[in-house]
Amino acid sequence: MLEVTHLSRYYDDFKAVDGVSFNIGKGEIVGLLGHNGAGKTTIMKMLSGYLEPDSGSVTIDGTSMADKPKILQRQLGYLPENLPVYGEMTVADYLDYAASLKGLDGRDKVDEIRRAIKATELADKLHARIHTLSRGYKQRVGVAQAILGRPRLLILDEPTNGLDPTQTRQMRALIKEIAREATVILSTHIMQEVEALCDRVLIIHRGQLAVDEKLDSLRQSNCILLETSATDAREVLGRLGTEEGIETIEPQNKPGQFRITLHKDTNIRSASAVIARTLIAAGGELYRLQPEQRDLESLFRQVNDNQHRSNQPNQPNNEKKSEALENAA
Ligand SMILES: Nc1ncnc2c1ncn2[C@@H]1O[C@H](COP(=O)(O)OP(=O)(O)OP(=O)(O)O)[C@@H](O)[C@H]1O
Repeated sequence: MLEVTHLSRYYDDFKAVDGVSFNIGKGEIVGLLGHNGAGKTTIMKMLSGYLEPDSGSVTIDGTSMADKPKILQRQLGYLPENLPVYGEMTVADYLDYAASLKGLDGRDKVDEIRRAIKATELADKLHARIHTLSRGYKQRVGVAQAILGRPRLLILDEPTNGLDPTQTRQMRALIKEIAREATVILSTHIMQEVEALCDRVLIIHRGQLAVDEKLDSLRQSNCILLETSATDAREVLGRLGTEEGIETIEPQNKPGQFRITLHKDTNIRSASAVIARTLIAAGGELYRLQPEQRDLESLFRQVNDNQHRSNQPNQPNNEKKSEALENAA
């Protein structure tokens, strides 16, 4: 449904988004995760047609944003990071205005406004001026305008930004509800947000796409971490042959530490037993042999550790950057 190809954007000579490509299928909830300044908002603005890319394309159901921005913008819902809501307007007037911008009128407009008010539980605040609302209610007004017209694609930039824990819980429940009918892409720098809401995560790192992974497969690791006195473990285990399911054995930071990647169909317990037997038979001692813990937090940390390393002196920056991305992927 959403196809993003080699998207790049500069601010003056600073490349804020650098060759980002991904596809999102109908009905998915995808989280765009990254530190402050990673490029998430810039990507969201380009997805919603409010900022033109310097290169690359955004296509929704086969229609290009560059060719038909007005038509596509009417079909999508967008909650910008700082919603430019008009403080002096009442909630009702603002939603009426937002519905007109989406091309709604007559009975459809009334029905849609009613639906959005119900979904966001704004009925009590209809006649309140927007500047008098709490942060959470303002955010609800933003979501209400985004879902007017039943968009097929919802783009939510930091939807729980500034909300207290109760409001955050309510907003997440609302997003889940909305996602029954629409494809959702949301940006956040909060990992729990992605874990609570999303099917898939895209990690943005310095404007580049570092990770694109389904949360289900993220939780299923096929790697083993090994620590042994046998510093030649790579050679010893390398003799086992492919039938044991070992694909790669990569040395880690310290001598005797290795990361072993297994074939995806290999049973991790049987492979661990074979590895232990083989190393002990070769005279090595085992200090650690455990499945790698793979969760969003460790993956995100890995991306950042690599970023930190790539900032150290004495290595060409580009070389380190691509290494960071490879390791993180
Ligand atoms: N209008 C602008 N002019 C110049 N630089 C900009 C502009 N907007 C964003 N940037 C820079 O581009 C980079 C990416 O910004 P962006 O807002 O897309 O990041 P982000 O991941 O959304 O960050 P945050 O989580 O803090 O909102 C940052 O370094 C930012 O300072």
